[in-house]
Amino acid sequence: MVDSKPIILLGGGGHALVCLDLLIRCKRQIIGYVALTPTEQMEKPLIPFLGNELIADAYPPQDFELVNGVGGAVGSSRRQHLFEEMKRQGYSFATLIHDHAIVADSAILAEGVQVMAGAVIQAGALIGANSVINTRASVDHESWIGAHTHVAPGTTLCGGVHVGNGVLIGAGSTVIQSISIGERSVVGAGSVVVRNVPADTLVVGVPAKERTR
Ligand SMILES: CC(=O)SCCNC(=O)CCNC(=O)[C@H](O)C(C)(C)COP(=O)(O)OP(=O)(O)OC[C@H]1O[C@@H](n2cnc3c(N)ncnc32)[C@H](O)[C@@H]1OP(=O)(O)O
Repeated sequence: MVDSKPIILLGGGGHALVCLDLLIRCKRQIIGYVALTPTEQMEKPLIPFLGNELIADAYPPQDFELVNGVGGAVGSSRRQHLFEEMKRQGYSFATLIHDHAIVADSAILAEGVQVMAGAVIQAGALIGANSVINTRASVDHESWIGAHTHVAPGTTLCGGVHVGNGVLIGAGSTVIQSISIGERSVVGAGSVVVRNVPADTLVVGVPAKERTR
């Protein structure tokens, strides 16, 4: 979409690098990145470093779109806080879909959702703001994913799964059909979730069981 607003990338680490590739594939104009310090990851594609904060006078909210390049790590709400703070300042976030992802026409993606390479989002799915559907993850029919949730690489969510806000579904896990996962919970990598998971709970294993954090 060459006629859309130029992009400023927030963050300079691994997730930002993946977002950068996504932006290039989406043919978006990239102004530069904002991070605490210049990073190695951004040297090779040579993206301009804009400083450690976004100056609204130089980059007014109405003229630019943002991309959240901070990853959704376990136990960190940095990604969510950044999104909320920049929204408060009047900025909007680009919703990005990799050209090798498959998204059903009837799926709905909210602002700032990032759908990475090889991901599949099926009919009737709903993905909340600022969530990441990472590499090769699949979200099946009529599943609802909350805001600020990270569906990590290789994860399979079967039909009608409901996931709250701020959840991490760890890499390679499977959630069987019609399961609910409460907000801020974590599903450990490689788990198979066969029972509902309450909010603020860590589950791991096959079948997934609660573990104290
Ligand atoms: C592109 C990207 O990189 S996206 C990144 C995606 N990342 C992920 O999906 C990672 C998800 N995180 C995990 O799975 C983590 O291991 C967590 C959150 C489940 C647990 O992390 P921690 O609390 O630090 O656990 P820690 O490593 O100390 O291990 C504690 C115990 O749990 C076990 N354990 C840890 N993770 C798992 C897991 N996924 N399944 C089963 N057991 C596990 C460990 O073997 C250890 O057992 P032990 O005490 O018998 O030795």
